[in-house]
Amino acid sequence: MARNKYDIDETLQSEFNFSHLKRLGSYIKPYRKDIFITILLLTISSGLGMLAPRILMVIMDDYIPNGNIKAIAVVSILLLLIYFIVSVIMKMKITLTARMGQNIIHQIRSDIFGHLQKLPFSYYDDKPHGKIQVRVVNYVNSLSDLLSNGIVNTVTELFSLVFIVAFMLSINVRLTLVCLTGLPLLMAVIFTIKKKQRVAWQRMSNKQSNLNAYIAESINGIRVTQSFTREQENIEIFNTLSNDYRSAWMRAVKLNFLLWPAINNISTWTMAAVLFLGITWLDGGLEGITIGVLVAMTGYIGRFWQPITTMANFYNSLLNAVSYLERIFETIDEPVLVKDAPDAIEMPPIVGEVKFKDVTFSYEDDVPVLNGISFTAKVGDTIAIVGPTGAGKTTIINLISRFYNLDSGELTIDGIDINKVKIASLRKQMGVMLQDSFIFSGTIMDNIRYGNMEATDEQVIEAAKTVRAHDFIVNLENGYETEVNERGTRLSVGQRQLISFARALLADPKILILDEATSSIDTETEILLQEGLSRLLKGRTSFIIAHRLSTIKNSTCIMYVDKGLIQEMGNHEELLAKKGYYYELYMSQYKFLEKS
Ligand SMILES: Nc1ncnc2c1ncn2[C@@H]1O[C@H](COP(=O)(O)OP(=O)(O)OP(=O)(O)O)[C@@H](O)[C@H]1O
Repeated sequence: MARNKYDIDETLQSEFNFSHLKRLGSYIKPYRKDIFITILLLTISSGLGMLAPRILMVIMDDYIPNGNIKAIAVVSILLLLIYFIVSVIMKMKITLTARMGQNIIHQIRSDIFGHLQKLPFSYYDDKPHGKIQVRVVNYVNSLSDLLSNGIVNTVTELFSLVFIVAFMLSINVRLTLVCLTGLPLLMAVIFTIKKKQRVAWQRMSNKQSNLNAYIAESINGIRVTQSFTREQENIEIFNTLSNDYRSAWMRAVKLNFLLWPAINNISTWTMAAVLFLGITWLDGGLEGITIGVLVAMTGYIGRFWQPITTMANFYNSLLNAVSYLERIFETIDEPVLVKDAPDAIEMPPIVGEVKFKDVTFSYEDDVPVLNGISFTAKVGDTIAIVGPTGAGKTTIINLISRFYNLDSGELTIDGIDINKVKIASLRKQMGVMLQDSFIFSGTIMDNIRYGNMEATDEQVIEAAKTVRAHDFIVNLENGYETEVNERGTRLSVGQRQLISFARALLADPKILILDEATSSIDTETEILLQEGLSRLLKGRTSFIIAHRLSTIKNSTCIMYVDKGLIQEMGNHEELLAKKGYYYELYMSQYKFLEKS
């Protein structure tokens, strides 16, 4: 997938894609009983409503001229009853359709979110997170009206239209035909603006997505923005994107609103034509044309255009929905590139031997990042990975958890190819501490327990004590019950890392991965942590990426990685004696520390 950015529109699909609507139909299918009941109720209500002009015709042509007061009273009560039944049905319809619409939306949203949970890192590498979020929240919401009211109203209005035309035909065929001449005109208008409307809705959804992506990016980067006083530039970028969205929205809405004037005009012309011809024919004494017929016909013509307007609205919502559905289904269909093989087995309890055999890997085609990595970490080994920035250190450890697929080569744990085991069974047995120790919103206790949901409070506290996190936690206002916000901004970076240490310890993994995990801990904390860390590492195979070499001096093996290859390998003393890359690195840090 091509990498996307907040100011790059996602590609527009050129053709109206019916398959999306068909697929939406599969979400609607379970509610067909509700839809049927609602449509039936609405059809009854609309049929009852249709009787009014007809009753009026009888009153005008028969009861009033004959002074039949009793009949007028009976019919008036009948009308009242009809309107009461109609209002009860309307209330039932609102409840049924709202429930159905929200249920469908919930289902689509949960499918899209469920799928997002399975998508590999590579998907998130290529897409601004705001553009993903807008799909789950806004796009799905935008289907709400279509699902709750659109479908039911349109089908009902279609029935109404049939009723209306039937009533009109029963009153006067000629005048009905005059009224129907407006329809081809309307079709011509719809056909002319159809494509423009669809493209306009698609563009609008793209601009909305761009704006969302930028908002998410700006919020995430607000600290950097304020540090570099880039607020004004950000506001300008935001205004440009917001303006694009506004213009796209205005264009879509303008095209949308073209239909109403068209319908209004056509309905006025047909009404004028019916009245003109009707009065002319009445004057000429044409059989079947009376004042009552003209009054009833004008009543029906007024109603005739109502369902047409509803259907035109539905059509607009449909075009709008298709532009959203495209994105929603694209996400649900996004291939899960890192997934279990069909015959994948459960990873047996890990002992801890990790073997890379000539592993090559690239994030992007033709840009190799690892060029043939081979090494073996024996059970309980602590392997430190060092090297210049961008050398491929994080990539190596990401492959152990199978966050990406290898291009070639083999990676085995306890002799089992990791491609052949279920990913969840593999990751469950690993402890990973990434560069940014992620803190979730909730209490400190919850955050540590994330490593093992079954752990008791005592076990959580024990883990925190082991990694020396306990002292700072008990000093917080509510101790372990202190609420922290998402990303843990109220904690220092070092404190966040200590929490993630405790979390990893609680998970009790056989393989432990620490990416830069100790880089932000001050010297005092680091000394405290060394003891905890050595307990954490005991009996586990560990991989540590640390720029601060003091942390890894005691590792079983240190690998110096550069240009996607292991350039040197050995323990601290061996590598120093070799006077190669590691020696240079160590000496430069040592000199730097001496100077400072
Ligand atoms: N998601 C990604 N998509 C494309 N390229 C990537 C991605 N992540 C890393 N790279 C590239 O792969 C190379 C290795 O990156 P990696 O993160 O493994 O380096 P590193 O040795 O861990 O660096 P550092 O010490 O700075 O963390 C770099 O050139 C980097 O630009």
